[in-house]
Amino acid sequence: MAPVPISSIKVGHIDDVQELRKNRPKTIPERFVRDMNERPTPAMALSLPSSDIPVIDFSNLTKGNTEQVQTEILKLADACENWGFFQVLNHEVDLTLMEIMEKSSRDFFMLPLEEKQKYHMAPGTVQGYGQAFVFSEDQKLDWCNMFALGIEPQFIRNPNLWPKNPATFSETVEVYSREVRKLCQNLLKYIGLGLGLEGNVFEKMFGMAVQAIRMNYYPPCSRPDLVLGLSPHSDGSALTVLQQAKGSPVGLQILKDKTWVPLQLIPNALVINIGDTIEVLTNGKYKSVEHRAVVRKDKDRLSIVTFYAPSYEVELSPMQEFVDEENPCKYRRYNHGEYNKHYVTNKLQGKKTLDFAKI
Ligand SMILES: COC(=O)C(/C=C/C1=C(C)CCCC1(C)C)=C/O[C@H]1C=C(C)C(=O)O1
Ligand SMILES: O=C(O)CCC(=O)C(=O)O
Ligand SMILES: [Fe+2]
Repeated sequence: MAPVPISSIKVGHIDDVQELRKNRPKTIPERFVRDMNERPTPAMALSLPSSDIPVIDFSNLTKGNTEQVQTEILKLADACENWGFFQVLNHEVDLTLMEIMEKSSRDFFMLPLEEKQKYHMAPGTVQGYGQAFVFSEDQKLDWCNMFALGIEPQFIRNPNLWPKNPATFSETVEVYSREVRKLCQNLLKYIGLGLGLEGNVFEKMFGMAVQAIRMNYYPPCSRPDLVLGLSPHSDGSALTVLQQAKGSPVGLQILKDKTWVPLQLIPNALVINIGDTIEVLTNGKYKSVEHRAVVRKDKDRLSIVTFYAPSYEVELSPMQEFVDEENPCKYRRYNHGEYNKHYVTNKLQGKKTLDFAKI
């Protein structure tokens, strides 16, 4: 489908969710109220213990003896194949830096609306402050305020969207993003080894990898049973790294065996998920997993999400190692820049975006 020209996008009025909340409305504006089939199931009934979600100890990969490295690579491969989501402990992203990143993000969201609107996300774009992925007046809105920035390569940056206030915000984003980038590179190396490939296969293929960051702030909601914090989607990246701010309630849910499962996160861990790119490259051996966020009546929630993907010039198709008579090729060859365009010009709708690549 050809992208809709930005000038013709009519998104209607998009309420700022924090401002809405300030007035404590008794009823939720219709644009946020989901159809019955989309509404969240009461989370309590579905809670899984955190032990059910794979946990990777990154220090076993980087500092372990041969046996520890092998065992952890097998655990990682199993997590990628059977969950598509896992948590990483001892990930080498500095814990104090993570806290500073959380504080800076929270400080940003707590600024007056007119200050945040200096970095307004234009309709049909994904960088800046606002709601991304809204393309029509009748589209339901998420109970979330977002702030997103392109990080690498430099040409995807829009310098006008990098906040001067809070003063240290932009520098914190830079330092944090460098550390998370290293983690993505390392994880991809071990994911490659777990697939029986050379450790540098993804790094070589991706070129100057694209990296973006998005902060999602979910204010409390008087009717969490009617709304969604973030619509169901898979990520178009290769890997996504999610940091949930300390003290945030459970909110992220993954679709596992057709059931929405809430993720109980370990403090200081980072959550990693497989994106559409890895699904295509492995011909579906590792799948991107549909996920969404729900909100709470009594508590706000903040997440900081990094998307790591191949350079826009890269042509992608399933690697020949994953294609044979039993596993025929499921995805066509396409350019990642084209996929990126397709991804950001369509609303979040489960795994529908990946139809772009399906044969
Ligand atoms: C839900 O997913 C996203 O919001 C998202 C957006 C990423 C981006 C920015 C926030 C700004 C710079 C551009 C970019 C599109 C990378 C997901 O990113 C994925 C989607 C694709 C495609 C990708 O490469 O990363
Ligand atoms: O906030 C969350 O837990 C989910 C965020 C997410 O999936 C995203 O930003 O792509
Ligand atoms: Fe996501």
